[in-house]
Amino acid sequence: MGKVKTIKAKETTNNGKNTQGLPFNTDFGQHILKNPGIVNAIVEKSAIKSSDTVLEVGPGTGNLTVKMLEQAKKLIAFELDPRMVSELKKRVLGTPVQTRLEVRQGDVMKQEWPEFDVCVANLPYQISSPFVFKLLLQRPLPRYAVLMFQKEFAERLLAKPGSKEYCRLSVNVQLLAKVEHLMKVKRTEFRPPPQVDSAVVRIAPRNPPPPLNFDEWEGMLRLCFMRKNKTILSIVRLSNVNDLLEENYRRVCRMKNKDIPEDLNFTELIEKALTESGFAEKRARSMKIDEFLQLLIIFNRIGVHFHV
Ligand SMILES: C[S@@+](CC[C@H](N)C(=O)[O-])C[C@H]1O[C@@H](n2cnc3c(N)ncnc32)[C@H](O)[C@@H]1O
Repeated sequence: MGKVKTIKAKETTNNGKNTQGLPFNTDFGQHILKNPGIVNAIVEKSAIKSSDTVLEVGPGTGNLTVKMLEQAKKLIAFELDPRMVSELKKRVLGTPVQTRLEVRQGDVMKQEWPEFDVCVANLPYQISSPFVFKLLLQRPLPRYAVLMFQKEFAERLLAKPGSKEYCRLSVNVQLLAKVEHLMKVKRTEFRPPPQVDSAVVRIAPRNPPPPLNFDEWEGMLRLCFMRKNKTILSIVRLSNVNDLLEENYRRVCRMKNKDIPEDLNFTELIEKALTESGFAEKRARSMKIDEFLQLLIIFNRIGVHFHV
């Protein structure tokens, strides 16, 4: 069972009636933004146009929702908790914006998403990573998303090569989108306060997305970041990596009816390509996205594949 906290939350006032006593379930990531200044700043930075359909995730009691409804043509909100769904519906009942709001009850990760222009959400932190990837795989692509994340997660999204937060997530997201930091939000701005600070980030998908075989890309990145401080050469020399890549190489040759030289020295083939291209001594922790893209081309050119 989830932890249920009964709170006294004047800040969640709905049309003058406060929701004192509505129990918030922190296992659902229910940390409600209590500072109207922050709510307004998020809505302002979201720059919603009057022609926009907005997707909101986890509207909770609707503090962000009612502000966005003043600006959007339509707002579709996914909310897991049925109590919050009825709270929100009550809040807009009889107001001029009521018809612009559609609330869908359920887990946003298990639903098919409608088409939308902009996504704005104070996300439940436990879904951050899968949510970002679902967003970037959504078609048609939205213009952008303005999302609140745990501060450390936001730092990984924004991390640049060479920083300690730089990881596979940074590379993948920055390949597919332009990521921008909008503001920090202290834990004390929420009720109940979470154990961590937060940050609001704008993610604008690159449209069109880069033409790339993502399975191959992801396979190579996993390998490079297996030990992000080690050189690429030392990673491919690991016997399990070397064996796997050679197995893939042989399989692709068979699929393409390409002869495999009897005296093939696979280790030599791969090491020569890495040394000649200058990648042998590079380390994932400081490689730029362009370098990863180049590395994939080099591997593929000599017949080395990561997803067969
Ligand atoms: C951090 S609160 C945000 C509440 C409100 N938007 C605000 O800013 O004050 C997260 C909300 O997401 C809802 N939620 C949690 N997991 C969800 C999921 N998988 N799908 C949809 N909503 C979810 C929670 O019930 C909660 O209302």
